[in-house]
Amino acid sequence: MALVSNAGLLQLNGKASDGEDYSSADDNVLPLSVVLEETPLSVHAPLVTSFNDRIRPLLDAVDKLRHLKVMQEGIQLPTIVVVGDQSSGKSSVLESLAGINLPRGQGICTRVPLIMRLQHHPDPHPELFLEFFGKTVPTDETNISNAINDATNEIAGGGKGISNTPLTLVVKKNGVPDLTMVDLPGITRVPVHGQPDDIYEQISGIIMEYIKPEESIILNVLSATVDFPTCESIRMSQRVDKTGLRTLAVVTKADKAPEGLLEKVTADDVNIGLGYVCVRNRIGDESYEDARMEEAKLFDTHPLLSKIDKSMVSIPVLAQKLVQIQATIISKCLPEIVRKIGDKLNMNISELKKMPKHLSSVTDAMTAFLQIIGSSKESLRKILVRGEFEEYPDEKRMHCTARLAEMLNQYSVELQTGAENDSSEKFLMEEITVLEEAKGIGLPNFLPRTAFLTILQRKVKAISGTPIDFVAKSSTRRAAQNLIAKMKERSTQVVTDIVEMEKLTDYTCDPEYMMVWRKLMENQNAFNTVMNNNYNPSNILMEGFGEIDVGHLRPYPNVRDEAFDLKMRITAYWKIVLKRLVDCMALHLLFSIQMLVNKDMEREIVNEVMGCGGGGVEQMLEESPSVAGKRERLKKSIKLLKESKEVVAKIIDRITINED
Ligand SMILES: Nc1nc2c(ncn2[C@@H]2O[C@H](COP(=O)(O)OP(=O)(O)OP(=O)(O)O)[C@@H](O)[C@H]2O)c(=O)[nH]1
Repeated sequence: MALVSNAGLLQLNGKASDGEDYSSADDNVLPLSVVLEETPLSVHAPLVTSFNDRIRPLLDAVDKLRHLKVMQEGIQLPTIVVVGDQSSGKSSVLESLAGINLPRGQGICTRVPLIMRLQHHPDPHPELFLEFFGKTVPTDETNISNAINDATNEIAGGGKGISNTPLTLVVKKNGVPDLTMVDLPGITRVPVHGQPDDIYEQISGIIMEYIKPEESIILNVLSATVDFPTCESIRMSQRVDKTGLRTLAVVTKADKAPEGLLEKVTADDVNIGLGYVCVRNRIGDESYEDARMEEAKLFDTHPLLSKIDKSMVSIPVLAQKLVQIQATIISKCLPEIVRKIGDKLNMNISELKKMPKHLSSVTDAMTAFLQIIGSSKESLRKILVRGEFEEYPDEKRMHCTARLAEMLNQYSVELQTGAENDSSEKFLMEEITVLEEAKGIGLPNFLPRTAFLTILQRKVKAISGTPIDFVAKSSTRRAAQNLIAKMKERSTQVVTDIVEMEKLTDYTCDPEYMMVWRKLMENQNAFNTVMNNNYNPSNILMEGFGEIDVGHLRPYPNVRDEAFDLKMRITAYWKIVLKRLVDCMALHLLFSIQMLVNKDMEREIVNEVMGCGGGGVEQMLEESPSVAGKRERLKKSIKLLKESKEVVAKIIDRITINED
């Protein structure tokens, strides 16, 4: 009969005394009726019940996720973590649960995290193996202790140092509970001989990493021989689990210190939310069967120990509690794990997609290259030729067709102004001087062509800088710099040629020339009237020139008419020249742009990339180490998460089928 009830005990029907329902599924927990049935409590029953078979698939899924190292992705798994001060009896508890011989003794034995996977199997022959560094090492019950020591030496070195790399021990044995636990190095304050000085920091670092996540259940192994509040492992677990709701205490060595044990576990000074289980492990060379019988006898017959409630003593009770807690925590965590795997996978896939395409062959590189040329040509065509600016809605500088039209207008205005500015001399005086110089033998009313050309050349020269300036100004962003430089050079040449041509010849088939000239010559009568009478006022209003003073021309009666005619011809012709310059410039620019978009750009890029013996293609195949590293990391993580997703998908299918 139970004499004592434990205030903090997690009852096996699933209700903790604090009201927290550890084994029932809350709303977001998978429909796990499989794990919610009451488990019969019998200290003499085999550790395995049908209960094990039902939680086994869930545990297998979590173990597979652990094996895949999904924790590397920041996804925590429900884990029972065994902690305890050095020599508290951790390994002894584990070997009691597993019925195998683990390295035991004084001094530091557990030097790496030992993931212990216990699995019941019907075969009477146990199957044991170790997994570490990606390899599987089979072993047996006789050699397990040595095999663990060898593996530990391989992982953490031959000395007394410790390592964070876990070692997995799989024990498939008839009668063991389906349990996975992680045994961690025992906490020691003072380094023993051969241990590094910072051994405490190293061990506590590893322990904290394992017990911190909310998904961890802390199995705190306490020796009955010590005062619980002084235990380092209690201090540590209290730091991460203040309320103690995820801490279960196992009190070892009950046989060694029975006095006051009942009071210690009843008082619960150290706030253990999941309760206490007192045990007596194997001593010396006892067999497991003998050890269990001795334990049962001890708690049944010992005058002090027998007073402790039976739900708080013995290894079988511990096994059942752990199995139930494990089922509860797994059912509680699994939906969140499924969600996190999905979220993380989607995030990584979209991040990988955002990365620039990896070019692994010359064909890939060439295809990408042609695509780049194609799309840049299309972009240029849009902004330079078609005036479609949707790629740069707010960048006025990129609205090239509009900017070009503006520039051509400005150019035309500048040409006009440039031409007008040079007429600083008095009316007709320049013409008269030129005509004087061009005098030859010939009929007087034949206007010498040389005079016309001289004036024309002067005028062209005066504005010749303007078209070249204009070419220098017109450039487009984003197109390759040297291409623009070449285009400018070519345009400057063309413009210079046009100006030179205008200087050399005086030709137009434009009827406007004659029309304008005639119109201007209509002023001649009024001009002559003023000229022929010295008493007339010397001011005259002439169409195209405004009001001008012509008094200074009176001393030149012979050449005056000729000069007048020359001036009117030049004026009419100059209009044609300016128009021609603007038109030519516009045509040339549009032509250059078409050439740039359709031919030059492509040729220039090909030259750039294929130059130096085609090394450009190889360069395109090379990725910077940081990009390549990131891509590799993402790919690895996606592979891992996909595999993890498959693992959880299978288990959810299975549960759903079972539920149906
Ligand atoms: N009498 C008795 N001795 C025990 C009991 N449990 C453990 N021991 C002994 O206590 C010593 C330490 O036990 P271990 O299981 O090696 O302790 P540990 O915590 O794993 O040790 P480390 O891994 O070194 O931290 C061993 O000599 C065990 O035989 C028990 O219930 N009763």
